[in-house]
Formats: sequence, structure tokens, C-alpha cells
Amino acid sequence: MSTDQTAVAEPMLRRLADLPSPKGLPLIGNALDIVPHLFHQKLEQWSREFGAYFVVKLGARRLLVISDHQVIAKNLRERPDGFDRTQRLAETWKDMGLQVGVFGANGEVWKKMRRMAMSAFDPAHVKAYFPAMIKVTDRLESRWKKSLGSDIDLQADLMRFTVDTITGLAFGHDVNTLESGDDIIQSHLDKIFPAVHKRNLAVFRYWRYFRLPSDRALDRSVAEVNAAIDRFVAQGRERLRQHPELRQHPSNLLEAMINAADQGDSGLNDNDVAGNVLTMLLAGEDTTANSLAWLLSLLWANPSTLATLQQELRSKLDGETSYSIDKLNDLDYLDACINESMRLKPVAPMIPLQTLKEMVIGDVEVPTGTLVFNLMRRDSVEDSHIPNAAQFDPQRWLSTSEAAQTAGQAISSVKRISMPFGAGPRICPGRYLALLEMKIAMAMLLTRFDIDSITAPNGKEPEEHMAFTMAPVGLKMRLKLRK
Ligand code: HEM
Repeated sequence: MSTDQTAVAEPMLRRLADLPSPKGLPLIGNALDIVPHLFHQKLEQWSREFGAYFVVKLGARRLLVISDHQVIAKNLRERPDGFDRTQRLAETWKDMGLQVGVFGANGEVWKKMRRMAMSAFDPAHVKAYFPAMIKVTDRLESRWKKSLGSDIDLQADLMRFTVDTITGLAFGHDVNTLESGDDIIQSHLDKIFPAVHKRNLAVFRYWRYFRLPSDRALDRSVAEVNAAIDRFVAQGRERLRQHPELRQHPSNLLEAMINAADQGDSGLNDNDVAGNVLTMLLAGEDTTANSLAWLLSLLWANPSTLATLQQELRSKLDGETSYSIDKLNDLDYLDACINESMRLKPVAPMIPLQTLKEMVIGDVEVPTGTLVFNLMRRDSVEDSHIPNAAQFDPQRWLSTSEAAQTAGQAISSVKRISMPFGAGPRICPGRYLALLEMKIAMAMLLTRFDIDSITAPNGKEPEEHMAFTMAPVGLKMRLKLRK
């Protein structure tokens, strides 16, 4: 027998130039195919056409787009050594005059920032923030009681809920948008994410040469936000000076992060604290509010699931005088509903990264500096990976369910395929807090009220709108007092 016959064939590697690519125009490539708020859907559509690996051209930039969940999970775990967040994100952030925080930072700076952020999310601290979360939830309940029978702008109210929660937690500052109308900082923060998303995709960075009126408005908003955050950091320091006991038991994220920065070897200063506070504000509001809005719209579209969830919440929480973290963590069906809605409607449907070295991704050889767009949802909604993937079926997350007994493989895979909070060393550090917020809001809503209707414009399914996070468009909710 010749050695040739026994040798194991080396897999053939492809290069970026060998991969399929949607047809584009000279110089600008596929830029005209891209509508920023539908970018994720376009990439998902192309991935069905071109497969798990393809290249999109945006001017001089080449994006390697990947939708194989196993490869994506490996990419996310290969941080910080194999991948950074993109250079373009860091540049966009800097152009806008924003302080770098843990989300946008890379390398050694990220490591320090991440340590500081994690200290703020330590479970003992989250427990200390919990009473503030209850207060905000009570206010949401009062607000909704005043709106009985009329249309509630669902997302706007959920944003008020998450803004008040995060601002309270981040700064110990009670902005109370639920009772007192609009908040100034919030109206400025609202401009930042959509601008980051648009500028990240732009082929020509015109704002480096001239400013349109919208850019000047953005500059003003960033200046206001930066000044407000600096004030909050100064106030936080003053509080710690006056109440040294808060060093041991910080009452908010800001105090916890100032403490972490003040540890001898932290290498962090107040600018870093400010960058992380801004990051928490941006990362913690739309994400949680949009996830809740998607969950509610899916429940309304699936009445028997809504009834089962209502039954779980009422049977376990009726008669309780107040919420507790333990009780909220004992709501298995609610957990399953949240997981299932984030599988179908992940608010971060793509995670862009950039390679830090030459590497092989799947069967593709890529050079250093390659932009890699990880599509988080494609496999999660494919029947070949998840049975009846389009169906909203929380049961698939319950290990005790019949489905789990008969299709054990499918159940373990749904947990591996759906990664709404990312994965690996840069997985979302706010995930437990976000889940707690979602649970307390759902517990309040379904034990105190009956939902009369949740509708999207024209009676259709809600459309997806991407502006750094993916939101449902135009949801209105009507409530009745519980029978
Ligand atoms: C349902 C709500 C949320 C969702 C779906 C979500 C999702 C995500 C995702 C997908 C990432 C990227 C992870 C990766 O690169 O692997 C991320 C990162 C991050 N999230 Fe969240 N998030 C949520 C809520 C929050 C909250 C409430 C906070 C803080 C108050 C937060 C803070 C952050 C931060 C600081 C990062 C950057 C982590 C790093 O780069 O090391 N998130 N989140």
C-alpha cells in the first residue's frame, strides 16, 4: 500500500478572495445594498444565499461574515488574544469625543476596565441595589395604573423603567423619568447609539472634514453627557469621603467602580471610571428595554404561553408582600420564556470583531486585522439546528419537559446555539442584572394587570429596527386591572 493512500487528507483552506460575495459596485462595493437599520437582516439574508462564510465589501473595507454558531462561539472565546472589538468602533467612539469604557476598550486597558466593571457586578453588590429596583418597579406599576384602558407606548415606558433602574444603580441618582417626565441626560444619550451604528457603517467619514447640523447636535449631546458624568463621579467621590463605610458596602455601581479604581495596583483613574459609567448607561438601557418589549410581543402572539406564564407567576407570587431575588430566581417558566424570546429576537444580532493575528477561522485563512462579523441568530432560527425553530416554544428550555426527555440532544443544543449575551471572556457582565430587571418587571405586570392588547402598526408583526441594538417598532399595549 502506498503512503499516499494511507495519509489523512489535509483540509483545503480557503482565503478571503475565494469566498462568495454579493455583487457590488466598483469602489463602494455593497454599500448601496445597506440600509443601516436593516443591516442585520441583509447579512442574514445573504448568509442564507451564500452560506456560513461570505465577504461583504463596504468601500475599502472587507467584512468576513460568519454564521456557524460553533465557529462564532470559538471566536468569542478567543479573546482577548485572538480578537479585539473593531478598530473602527474605537475610532468612531473617539471621533465622537466619548470616554472609552469596558465595551469599546481593547488589550491591557480592557483587562483593567473589565476588572473594575466586574467588581461592580459582584452578587453582594447587586443584592444591595435590589431595593432601588423594587422602588422603580413600583413606580412603573403606578404609571401603568394611571394608563388603564388607553394606549401605552410600550418601549418608551420600558426605557423609562431601565433608565431609572440603571441611573439609580450607576449613580445613586434618582432621575425618576417614570413620574417626572423626560430626563435631560437621557435625551442626549438617546442620540449616541444610533450615531455610533451609522458612523460605523459609513463608507466615507465626512464628519472628519465638515459637520452637518445633526453632527453639531450630536457634539452638543456628547458634551452634555460627559459633563454630567464628570459631575456624578465628583459627587460619588464626595459621598465616599463623607461615608467611608460605603467603601465596604457600595450602594451603587459608581461607588463600587471608584473603590476598584482606588485599589493600589488598579492603574485606573477617574476618566476610566467615567468611561465605564457611560458604558453602563449605554449598554444597560436599550438592551434590557428592547428585550422586554420583544418578550411581551411574542407572549401576546402566543396566548396559551402567556396564560401558562401568568399561572406560574400568580401561583408563586400571589400573597407575597414584596419581591425577593430568591423568589424571582425560582420562576422556571419565566426563565424559559425570556431565553426563548432572546433566541428569536436577540437585541445584539451581530457581534463585530477584528483579528489580532493571522489565523484560520473554520476553513478560512485570514490575515491580521480582518473584520469578522459574527451573525448571532442565523443558526438559532434554522430547523436544521433547532426543531420548529420559528415557533416561540419556551418548553424547549425546560430540562424536565417531555420534549427534553425525547430530544435531549436538541435541548442541550439550544443552550449552546443561542448566545444573546455573547460568550467567553467578554460575555455581557450585566446579564444577571438585566435578567433580574426583566423578571421583576414581568412579575409586576402579570400579577397586577391583565393584558388587553399589544399591537404593532397596521396590525402586523413588529418590524425590527437596528440602531446598535435591535428594537421592535411602534408597540402599543393596553392594560386592565387584574380580574
Ligand atoms: C437583556 C439585556 C442585555 C443584553 C441582551 C446584552 C447583550 C450584550 C452582548 C451581546 C454583549 C457583547 C458580548 C460579547 O462580546 O461577547 C454585551 C456586552 C456588554 N454588556 Fe450587555 N446586554 C444586556 C444588558 C446589559 C446591562 C444591564 C449592562 C450593565 C448595566 C450591560 C453591560 C455590558 C457591558 C459593560 C458589556 C461589554 C463587556 C466587555 O466588552 O467586556 N449589558 N452585552
